[in-house]
Amino acid sequence: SAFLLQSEVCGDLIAYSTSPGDELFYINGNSVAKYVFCEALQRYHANGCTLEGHPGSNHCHLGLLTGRKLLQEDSRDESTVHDHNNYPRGEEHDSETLSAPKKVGVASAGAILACCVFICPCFYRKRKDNAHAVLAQDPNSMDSATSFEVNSPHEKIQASPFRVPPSPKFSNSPQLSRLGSVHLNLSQVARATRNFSPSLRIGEGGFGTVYRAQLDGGQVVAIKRAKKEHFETLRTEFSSEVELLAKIDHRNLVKLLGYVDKGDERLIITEYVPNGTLREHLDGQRGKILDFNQRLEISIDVAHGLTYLHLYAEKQIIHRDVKSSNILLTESMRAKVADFGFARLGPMDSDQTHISTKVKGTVGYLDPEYMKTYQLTPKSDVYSFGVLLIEIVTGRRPVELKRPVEERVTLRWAFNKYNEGSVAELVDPLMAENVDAEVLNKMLDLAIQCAAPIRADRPDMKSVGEQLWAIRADYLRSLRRG
Ligand SMILES: Nc1ncnc2c1ncn2[C@@H]1O[C@H](COP(=O)(O)OP(=O)(O)OP(=O)(O)O)[C@@H](O)[C@H]1O
Repeated sequence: SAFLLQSEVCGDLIAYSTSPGDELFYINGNSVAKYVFCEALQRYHANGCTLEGHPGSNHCHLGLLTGRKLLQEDSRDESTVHDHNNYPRGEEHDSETLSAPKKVGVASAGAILACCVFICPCFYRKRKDNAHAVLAQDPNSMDSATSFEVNSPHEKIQASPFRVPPSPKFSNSPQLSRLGSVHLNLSQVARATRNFSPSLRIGEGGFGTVYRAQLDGGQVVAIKRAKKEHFETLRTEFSSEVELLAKIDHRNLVKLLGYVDKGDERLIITEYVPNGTLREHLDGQRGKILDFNQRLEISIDVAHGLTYLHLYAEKQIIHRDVKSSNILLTESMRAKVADFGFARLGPMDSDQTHISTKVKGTVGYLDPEYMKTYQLTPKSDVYSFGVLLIEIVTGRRPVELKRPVEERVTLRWAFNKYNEGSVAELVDPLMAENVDAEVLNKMLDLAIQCAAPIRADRPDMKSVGEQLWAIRADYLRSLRRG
């Protein structure tokens, strides 16, 4: 099973992942030798940060308690992370400021690997190097501390499963009841989904199950139905998604059409995007393999969607869960960013550079600086986008533990190949196409800039879109040259 443990007791971030016979160790996102990791554990323990039962103990033979329990925090709680964001939803406080658990968050999933993340006082130091210096000196710094692929909905890092959920104001919010252009009651939903027929089920995520539904007028929509067992925990996600989706309208963002909040049903109705997810296409599950031009266009579409969220939406929105399974494709292979379950409004005041909030997102795509500082900015989406770009070029997931050790963290592998000047070896082998080396270099260069460890070194999304546009023009020119 996979592990994720978090604590704000201390300073730095330590993580490891294991699969049978394979181990990867990290401190603050840097891949480190096992003995360095074990020393960190020892010092962590010596400094009074309790490590009862955390699985790393077994690896280092520290003689600590065994068993997969939660990392215990002594006196502090999650409310020590302050949220400076004046979230404008009145009584709908951000739950992330409210919870006060004794134990801290755990997400477990998947059978292949185990990953734990926690924070250590003795290793706290501010990284002053700029990203490129860091990259040049230590390519391992490209690793994200929790870059581990797991296949369950729980791969998402929840703020804390123990957080106190806010009380959503769906039913009595006049603003919300006017949302969207599709208004359905439960019996209309039941008819449209044939009583949530399994034959209309198109997917399953952390939030719930997604159905394809045909409305009385013939319009086809997607209906997300919250899982009842996760209902309380996921109410925030649900309200966040509805609130934010309602504000946006862009061809590269999945459109909210309506919602239903009745009894114990929470449903979100969105436009139906018929051609599956980008990940499915990269995996070859959807027939024809994407050619390079399609991959470039998809990248540009995603960049445009994110630019809209960051710059042009009524209020700045940070998506926080940019990944290939959240990119939906149309029949003409244009991309739309979906799943705003973790989205947050950006800083409200112009003098604020970030909001402080607990880490959410999906392992493998998470901005290491956000993980370390809890400071969220649009640049966290840029980091995830960098990981996504590498994924689009290589076809590989952010972490592939079944590969040889030097290839497991796709970003690091790509970075090394890029440095060696062997970019051609990075190209997805399923894509039988000789892409111009210069074009590939530019694409990789951009991806690596986006995934710089320090956010100040990442470009903003608008510039990313412009650069991709220029790369596409180069690519088309290279085709004409033959
Ligand atoms: N608007 C939509 N149109 C068509 N298919 C959709 C739509 N929304 C979701 N899906 C399908 O349903 C699946 C589940 O979507 P959902 O957003 O709930 O989860 P996810 O993003 O895959 O996982 P998680 O929410 O845990 O990140 C998607 O992978 C996709 O195949």
